[in-house]
Amino acid sequence: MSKDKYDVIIVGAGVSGCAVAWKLARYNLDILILEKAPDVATGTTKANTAIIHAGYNADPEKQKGRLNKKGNVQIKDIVEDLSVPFEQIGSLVVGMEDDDLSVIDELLEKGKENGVEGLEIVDKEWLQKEEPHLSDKAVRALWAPTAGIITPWEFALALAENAVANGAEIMLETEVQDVYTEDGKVTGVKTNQGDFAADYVINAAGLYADDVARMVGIEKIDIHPRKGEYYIYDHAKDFEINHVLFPIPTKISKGIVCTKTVEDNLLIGPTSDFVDSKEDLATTREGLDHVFNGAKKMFPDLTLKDSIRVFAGLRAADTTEDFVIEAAEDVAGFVNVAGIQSPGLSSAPAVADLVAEILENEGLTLEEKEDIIETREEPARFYEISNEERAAYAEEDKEYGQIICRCETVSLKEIKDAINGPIPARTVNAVKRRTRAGAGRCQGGFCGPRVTQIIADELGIDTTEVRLEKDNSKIVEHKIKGLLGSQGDAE
Ligand SMILES: O=C(CO)COP(=O)(O)O
Repeated sequence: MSKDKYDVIIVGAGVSGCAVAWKLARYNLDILILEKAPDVATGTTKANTAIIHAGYNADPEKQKGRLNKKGNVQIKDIVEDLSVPFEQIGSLVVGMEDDDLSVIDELLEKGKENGVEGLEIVDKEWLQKEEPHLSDKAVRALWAPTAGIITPWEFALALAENAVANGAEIMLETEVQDVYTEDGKVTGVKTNQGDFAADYVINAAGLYADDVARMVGIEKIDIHPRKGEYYIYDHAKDFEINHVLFPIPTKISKGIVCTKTVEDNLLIGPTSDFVDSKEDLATTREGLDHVFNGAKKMFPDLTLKDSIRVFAGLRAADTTEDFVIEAAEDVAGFVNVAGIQSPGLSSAPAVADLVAEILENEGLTLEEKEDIIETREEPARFYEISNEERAAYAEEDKEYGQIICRCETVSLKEIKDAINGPIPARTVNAVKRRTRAGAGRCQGGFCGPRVTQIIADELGIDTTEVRLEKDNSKIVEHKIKGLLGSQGDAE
């Protein structure tokens, strides 16, 4: 049941919007999050390098520089409270024999100015010991022990779930079509699900933040999507990387990164190419070759043998190449959280703090709730526990004993819980993000039809209505007898 009026409406449930909701839900406020996709984290948040950066890359005078280090520090407590997979494995910016090694010293200085702790220049011997597969042309590196890896969509989901636990409302598949103003002040939004009144509107619409800003007449935000292509490897591989490894950065990119993920996959990428369309998520032969060649420079023995998927993400880059987090000058109650590209994931809690500060300056009263829920119950994660632990779960509920995704060992119960969770999974990819069903070597070749059927059964819809992700991404066109199990009658 929606309210007559909200204090704050947040447009967009990527990691920035979810972090703002998480922060604001700690106060006595009526909050509504509006997301046009069927799930949280389906834009830039779901397809990036999944890194919590230390904070030495951006200039101290940029918002990016100021917020990254702060977010990095905050995230360590948040992942504990909200049970988000995170590992502080540290990062290296690696200089090769032919590189301009002075860049490493510049990054060290910038890092110090940004207040990053533990930075150190390491030599070839250190590198060979820590990263045995690394090229012997690697001579010097900047070591940042505070960098880490995270599951980005689970981070966003956990923030949103905690916001909901603390009273925020979220509406998915709800697209903001206009922002209403009266006498130079925000009064609410028009959506495909009706109108909602609010005193404050936060524009965290990612790639579409310029379109939303334009709804109140702001022209200065200009989002140019910049594509990043990636390879991801199976966790069953014979090639281990221990840290996040960056090459010497270029002017607009940190370059081709090689890292492991929290789930122990290997991830290489991204490219950095401006594209025209905000929906262009196609990978290209050229881009993928660039990724692999870049990674090979770092790790000459790397092959594509265990790669299981390629994908692309789009950075929501503003032409200023900085975050644009500010109250609108001419429209009271409208706050932009735009231009959030890397290190947006790392900065998310600091972005949320800044937004709270801006709202307070704009006249919103922030009064802390007395009974804030700080934690999130840890979901069962069969992929990371022992067989003994799995057996104990199955004792408790036999649906834990029914394994649906064999590559990642995901049980029927975990999938049903995801579909019936606090922010319910409605699509095959939403189930994958919450459980890892389909994220393994076969990429859903075996479990995909079963997951589709489970979603249909739980939601009481036909399998032909189940979608992969958003829009009209239906999976099953027609049913033929028996295709998807018991309900697959010919039609
Ligand atoms: O690795 C990245 C972010 O985590 C990519 O960074 P860039 O956007 O600088 O290429």
